[in-house]
Amino acid sequence: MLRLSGVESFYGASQVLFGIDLEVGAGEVATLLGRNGMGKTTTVRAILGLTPPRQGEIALDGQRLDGLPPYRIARAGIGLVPEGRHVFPTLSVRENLIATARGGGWTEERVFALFPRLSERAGQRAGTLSGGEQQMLAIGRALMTNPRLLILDEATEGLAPLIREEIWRCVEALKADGQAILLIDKNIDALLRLADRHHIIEKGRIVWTGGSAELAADEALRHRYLGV
Ligand SMILES: Nc1ncnc2c1ncn2[C@@H]1O[C@H](COP(=O)(O)OP(=O)(O)OP(=O)(O)O)[C@@H](O)[C@H]1O
Repeated sequence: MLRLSGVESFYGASQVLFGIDLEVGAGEVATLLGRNGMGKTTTVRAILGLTPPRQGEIALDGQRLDGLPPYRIARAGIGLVPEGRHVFPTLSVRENLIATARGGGWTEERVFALFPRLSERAGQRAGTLSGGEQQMLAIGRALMTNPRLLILDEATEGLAPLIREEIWRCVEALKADGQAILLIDKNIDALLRLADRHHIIEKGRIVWTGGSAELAADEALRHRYLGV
């Protein structure tokens, strides 16, 4: 489904990604793990065409994405829930969902079924929602674009444990539904439970790829690259 090979990206003259190989299979939940500043967000920006790769390839279901402008990449089927939420604060919950809607299986009703809290607040201005509710709305809004691949960048950061669990339940439901997802998050225990495939990034390079059982069993690896 999504495949990055040898992706190198720069901010001006400063190289940040040194050959990223990453894969998310159809219906798979994959992760990108690593400490702060290792290049996770830059990898997401490379996928979206915001920090376009100077080397390497990015393909979605065989279609090359690298070199396309960001709006074409989004339209090709990449949905992003960015770090820090970014819902439209003066629009209502319902208006936020409608704003990004594009024909497909996801409707307002389905998003409300996934997050009943949002349905109770459908007419409320998004800026007045709690942080957790805004995050649910950000996920709902990304789903309304009917993405082939959904990317969650630090979706549970700063959320209370109960709300975090609710986000993980949503990811689980989406996975059961066959949605391909790329997760970036610090909650390794949840990721071990949910994900099929993990990638560890260190200073702009993927240094390890494997499944949850291998990662769970390798304490030295987790300690070395993730500090946990
Ligand atoms: N706009 C920018 N200009 C120059 N360098 C940048 C820019 N954004 C990030 N960097 C640098 O690129 C490197 C990778 O940053 P990136 O944000 O991708 O890391 P990250 O793994 O997502 O970390 P975090 O979890 O802290 O967000 C860091 O060394 C960072 O300082």
